[in-house]
Amino acid sequence: MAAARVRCHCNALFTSHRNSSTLPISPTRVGFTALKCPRKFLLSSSCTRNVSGSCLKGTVRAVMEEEKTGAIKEREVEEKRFTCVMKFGGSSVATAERMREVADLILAFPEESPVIVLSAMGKTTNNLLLAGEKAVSCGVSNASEIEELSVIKELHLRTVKELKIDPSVVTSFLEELEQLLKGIAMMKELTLRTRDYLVSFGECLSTRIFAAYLNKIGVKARQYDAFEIGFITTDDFTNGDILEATYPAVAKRLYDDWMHDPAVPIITGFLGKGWKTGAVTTLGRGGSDLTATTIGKALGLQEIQVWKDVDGVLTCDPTIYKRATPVPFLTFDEAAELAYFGAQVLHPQSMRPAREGEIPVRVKNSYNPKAPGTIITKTRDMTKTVLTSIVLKRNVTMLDIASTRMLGQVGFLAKVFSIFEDLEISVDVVATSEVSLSLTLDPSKLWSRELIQQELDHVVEELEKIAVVNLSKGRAIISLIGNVQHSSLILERAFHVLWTKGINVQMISQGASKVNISLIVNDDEAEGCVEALHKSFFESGDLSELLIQPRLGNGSPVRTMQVDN
Ligand SMILES: Nc1ncnc2c1ncn2[C@@H]1O[C@H](COP(=O)(O)OP(=O)(O)O)[C@@H](O)[C@H]1O
Ligand SMILES: N[C@@H](CC(=O)OP(=O)(O)O)C(=O)O
Repeated sequence: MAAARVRCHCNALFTSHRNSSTLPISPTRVGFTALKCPRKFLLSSSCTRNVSGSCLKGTVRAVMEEEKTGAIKEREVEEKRFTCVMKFGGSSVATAERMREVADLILAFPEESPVIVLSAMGKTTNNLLLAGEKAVSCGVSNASEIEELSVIKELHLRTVKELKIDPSVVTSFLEELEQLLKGIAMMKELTLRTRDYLVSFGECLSTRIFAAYLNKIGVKARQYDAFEIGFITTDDFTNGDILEATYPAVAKRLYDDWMHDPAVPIITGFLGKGWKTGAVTTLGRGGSDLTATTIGKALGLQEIQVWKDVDGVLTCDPTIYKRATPVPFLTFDEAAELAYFGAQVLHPQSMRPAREGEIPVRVKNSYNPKAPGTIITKTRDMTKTVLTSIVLKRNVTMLDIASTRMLGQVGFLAKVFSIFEDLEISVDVVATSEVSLSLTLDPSKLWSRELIQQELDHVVEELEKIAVVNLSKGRAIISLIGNVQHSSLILERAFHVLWTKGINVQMISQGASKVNISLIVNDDEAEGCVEALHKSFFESGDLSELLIQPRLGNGSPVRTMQVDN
């Protein structure tokens, strides 16, 4: 076995006793006998390109010097320079203290070369939105006095002070924010485009503070605004969709910069750039998860980590029922259904890039890093799985639509759905019979505003041209995420629980996803239902003992059915 001397990208010299044929080599993988690359500390004096604090894995170039022959061979070692993306949500970076803890957490994984994605600090996004709304009607002279503006200023100035970093990192942004609010006050309007620009201040501020802090403690870091490095979206302000061009653009920019001057990238979550307008867009509330999974796919990383304030994805929303427990494993399909049907813990679109890139997503707790969290992968053993999680989506509107024509009318469903398409209203849950269908409407077509009464009236007006329509507000969707192969057991349990509580289920739907059964109940009864269902499914013995192998004629479970009101 030939001993080899290896230079890492920062030019520190290492000696390896691995055979050179074992390339690609990274300084953290080979068994060095001379210098060990002390990733968390300053490198030796031979290091010409000093990445103080973080000699990150993934060398761009290694120089092999084969001692056996004396010949010097140079080989390009094309290796990934980043291993994972770590996203920290607003709760994880809410204060200076939390930022310090997050920095410690990142440094506690020296074997990783992370790309960091951050959300806005704490409740900053909500405060920006409130400030914007107040600015519309407060008058220019009062705009500087908006309470939420003061809260935002105070939080960010206090944070830079406590972290002992130069306040100029935030002051120009805070001044610009105040000017923007005055502008909104002058115009007396807040367009969706301006709203996105307004909320972008949150992530722009948090990432600048955190990058400055890392640099201060000796970890070379570089701040990026996502809209400047290739996050290209549709021009749907407040709800932009990531476009394909994003992946190569982001990869190129991050790798190019790394080759030129290695530093930990600190990237704004939630933000993008509209491809036609060139203006700042946002990806919908909680969109930083999507930023993280997009980066994971773009760079082909080994893992995507989303760090939250809970021990992973739980059996239900802990704010609804506190005895929720962590779910150790999930599939992308389960996680996507769970997120789509209202579990705030993950952004509804965030699983798509991870699924496409087949990159595992780990949901962890930044307040309790030792907790194993949830690992989300393409497949998992579902044989013993009955129910994984219960999700509640509130404030749902339900429509019962019955055809005015005879049985078997051709194209009835197509006509109904084309009305929704024309009005750009998304439908959540559907159950059909031959001549009628029931469906629920997404309560927040856009994250910023609810489906307003005028729009609902218009939907009903259009539908009434072909059907009898009954609209009911104040409903909730309870989604039972689990293994639909065991639907009879799930339904038997669920209906028994709800019957015991005297609850009338108004619609049920079992989608093609094979992981979700949705029940529609009255909103004011829904929390009690979740609690009772949780007790029955997760707190009264192991349900898998009751499993029988499903005997389904064609191997597929029942599709949809409806329980009439
Ligand atoms: N099934 C669930 N599992 C875990 N958390 C959930 C679930 N449903 C809702 N939540 C809520 O999601 C929150 C975490 O998501 P979020 O606030 O977006 O985190 P972050 O801002 O840190 O990214 C939790 O504090 C919890 O209240
Ligand atoms: N700050 C944005 C984006 C985001 O992802 O936030 P969080 O990770 O804190 O949910 C929001 O509040 O929607």
